[in-house]
Amino acid sequence: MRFLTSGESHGPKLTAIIEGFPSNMPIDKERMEAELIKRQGGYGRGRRMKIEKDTFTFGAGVRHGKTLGSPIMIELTNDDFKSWTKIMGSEPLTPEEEENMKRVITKPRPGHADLVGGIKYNARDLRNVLERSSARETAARVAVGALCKELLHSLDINMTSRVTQIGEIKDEGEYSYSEIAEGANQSSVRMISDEQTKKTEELIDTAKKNGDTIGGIVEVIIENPPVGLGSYVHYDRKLDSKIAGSVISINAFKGVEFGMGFKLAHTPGSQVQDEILYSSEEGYTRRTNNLGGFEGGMSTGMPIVVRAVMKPIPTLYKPLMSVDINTKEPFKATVERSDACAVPAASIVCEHMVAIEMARAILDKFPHDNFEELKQAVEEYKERTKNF
Ligand SMILES: Cc1cc2nc3c(=O)[nH]c(=O)nc-3n(C[C@H](O)[C@H](O)[C@H](O)COP(=O)(O)O)c2cc1C
Ligand SMILES: C=C(O[C@@H]1CC(C(=O)O)=C[C@@H](OP(=O)(O)O)[C@H]1O)C(=O)O
Repeated sequence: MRFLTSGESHGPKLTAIIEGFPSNMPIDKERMEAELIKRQGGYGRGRRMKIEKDTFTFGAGVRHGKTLGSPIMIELTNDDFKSWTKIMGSEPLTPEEEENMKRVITKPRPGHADLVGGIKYNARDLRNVLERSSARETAARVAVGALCKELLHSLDINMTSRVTQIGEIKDEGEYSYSEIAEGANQSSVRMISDEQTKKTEELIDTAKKNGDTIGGIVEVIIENPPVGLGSYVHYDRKLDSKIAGSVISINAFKGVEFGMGFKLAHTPGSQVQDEILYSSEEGYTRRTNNLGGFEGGMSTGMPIVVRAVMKPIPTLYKPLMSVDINTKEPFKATVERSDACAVPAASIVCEHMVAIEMARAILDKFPHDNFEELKQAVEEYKERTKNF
């Protein structure tokens, strides 16, 4: 399975083309759109999310609620484009229009892609860079991920996500899968307890008042993955590494860990390795899940637990110092309308990037011209691995 996205943040549309899905797979479009709405939410988002309504249309590949096996095209409209038709239109500008363009960006924001992108693509209006480097594009990726979640759902593999830390505020509680799935979805910051939600909202308010921004940590959990996805036989077939790469591809994500993650550095092996159990009903399981569902780059069959850190948003309403690329003089960086904290939204993006890698691993492993064939192959494999 492969996919491409296209679209600028304030351009007319975002699109994705996905190739390699089986035919006859049922799709619940409303459930997919609910994921996109979740990505728009979360405390700390800026005004843009009030303008957009992230519904989408299937332009190809789906008929009567089922996939055809042909490339699937998903299209989202940027409602904000109405206010940007001159600035973001595809028609050339007249010399006067060019002269009067008030919104040429020449003061790159530290931490965003503006300066390096400008140098690399020879873009003297840094808008040409920020439009595509904007995380608006993650809406298209969540749409692709939601399609992948439809596939996983049909194979009885479920996943959820939450925020475990924003700024200094951490949620270190022990929760069941369903508590996380419900709790995170009810909270404005996708953390579990009411008390933490309130404290976190205050923290975000304070950052916003100070013209500052905050990052945090998100967690993704997959229940019931088949054992043996990915492979140890070659470095580029390890599924944990593919997931890590996909997570780090999300705008502003800077670190990723599995299971106990960085705590592994100071925990002795006897308290790390997950002891092996067997029962005829469940097959092979583990007493613990410290390694987050991976051994040798392959899924162990235990829940997959991925955590990742998002840096604070680069655009600051109290901007840091930068340099004007025309005059080379020091200047405060450009201020674009911006989020103060997007960690809750990013937890949804992270969940969907992991869904994409999971779906890809399943489609790599099992025959999948049509959904019936795929489902049967997965069920037979699960039965075989249980009795190994
Ligand atoms: C959901 C989400 C929303 C974001 N919103 C903003 C924003 O409003 N303003 C901003 O400057 N950066 C925002 N970012 C982060 C930038 O897109 C990101 O820092 C930038 O593309 C540079 O990439 P890098 O941080 O990975 O180096 C957001 C990221 C995500 C995942
Ligand atoms: C549009 C989205 O996020 C945007 C990501 C973003 C950035 O620089 O990454 C900057 C902001 O864009 P704007 O200036 O249009 O408000 C965010 O709103 C979105 O998540 O759909």
